[in-house]
Amino acid sequence: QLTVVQKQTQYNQQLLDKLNKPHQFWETQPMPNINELDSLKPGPIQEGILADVRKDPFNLISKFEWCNVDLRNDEQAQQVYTLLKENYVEDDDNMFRFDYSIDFLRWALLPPGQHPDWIVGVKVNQKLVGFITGIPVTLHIENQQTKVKMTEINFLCVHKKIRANRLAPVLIKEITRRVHIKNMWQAVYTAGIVVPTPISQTRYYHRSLNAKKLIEVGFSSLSARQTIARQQKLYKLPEEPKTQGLRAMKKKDVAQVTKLLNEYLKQFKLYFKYTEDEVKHWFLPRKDVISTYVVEKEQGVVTDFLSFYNLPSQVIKNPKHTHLRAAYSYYNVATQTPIVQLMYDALILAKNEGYDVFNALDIMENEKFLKELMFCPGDGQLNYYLYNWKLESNMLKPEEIGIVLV
Ligand SMILES: CNCCCN(C)c1ncc(F)c(N2CC(C(=O)NCc3cnc4ccccn34)C2)n1
Repeated sequence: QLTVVQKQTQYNQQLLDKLNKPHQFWETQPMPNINELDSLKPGPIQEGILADVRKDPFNLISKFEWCNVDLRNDEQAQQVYTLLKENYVEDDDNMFRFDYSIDFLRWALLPPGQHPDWIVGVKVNQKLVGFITGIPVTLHIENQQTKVKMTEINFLCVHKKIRANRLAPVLIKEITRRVHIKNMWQAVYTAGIVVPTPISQTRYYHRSLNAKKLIEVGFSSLSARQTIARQQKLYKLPEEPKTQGLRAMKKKDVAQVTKLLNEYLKQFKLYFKYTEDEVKHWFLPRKDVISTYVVEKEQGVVTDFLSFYNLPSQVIKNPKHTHLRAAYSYYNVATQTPIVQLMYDALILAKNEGYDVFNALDIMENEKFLKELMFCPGDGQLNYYLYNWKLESNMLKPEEIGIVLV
């Protein structure tokens, strides 16, 4: 347990670090900085040389140890769950913190082709205090021809009690080494904060499903002329979806959903190409993790689908509620059904599954339904990053982004 004085000293040190070298770590990384944006040519910023990659893990301060976390093991998965539940991303006012479930983490981090040494933990006396993950992806960048095998980085987390030990940069360097050693030299990741140098800055939008609860937990607030009853009436939804043939996705839909999705994503400047195995993994419904609904017209033809994932937030101090139930828009492909109608049905389905709010970024075609379906812009910005890659265009517009990171 740190004493008050130690905590104060640690905090002062953190402030000093930020003041005199704000991006000390990121300036050392192959990311375009402001004045290189016009001189660097598109493509890899640094050529990777396999022979130069360190074969042994980066050094850790004494008593800290590296470990590969096996999420299939219940005890290890429980340790990851608890570390994130208590120490992962919070909103700026520290009112909410993500509460990713174990089933969700297994979905997000055990896709086909996963590498066991890309689920990286740091332990002190057998207790998990640091975490960072990678999954293998093939990212299509800015046109059909350019596709790059790389890693999607996520879940960087350091226990609150040991921050300012500069552990985060070591976690990043170690997972980078473990990616390099497999002869991969790029990464894609997102963050709510801005560090050098975003390739796109997207924004969260929220659609109220349970107005009363959102006000009670402090997610929404009432202006002078608004009342809870008025808000409930404003956001009221029909009991049942409108679209004929809308039903939960099943295994037999995998082939059609794969074709629909791969065709649809080609219009964007950043997108993944999915095998049927990957569609099985990412889209077949999993209770309290991922919901996918298809529109089946006559003769079993699937023409559209919608999907959203379950990411609850712990409400940190509230007398009445412990959690905010949030559904996040995942991938939605509308080829026959108007996208506004398809997403209106998504709201109805999410409401019926018990969600309080439906979140969506302003990426892909989402702008087409956000206003009409009464989404409100949130305070959360999500920045997209590409590691060791210079784009042709310095920045991408949100509607050019075709990837969702959970
Ligand atoms: C790859 N990983 C990115 C996903 C992590 N995601 C979901 C995320 N990253 C940064 C954000 F800004 C954010 N926001 C959702 C919006 C929102 O709901 N804001 C209020 C709120 C409720 N609960 C929380 C928990 C943490 C932060 C804000 N929270 C803002 N979401």
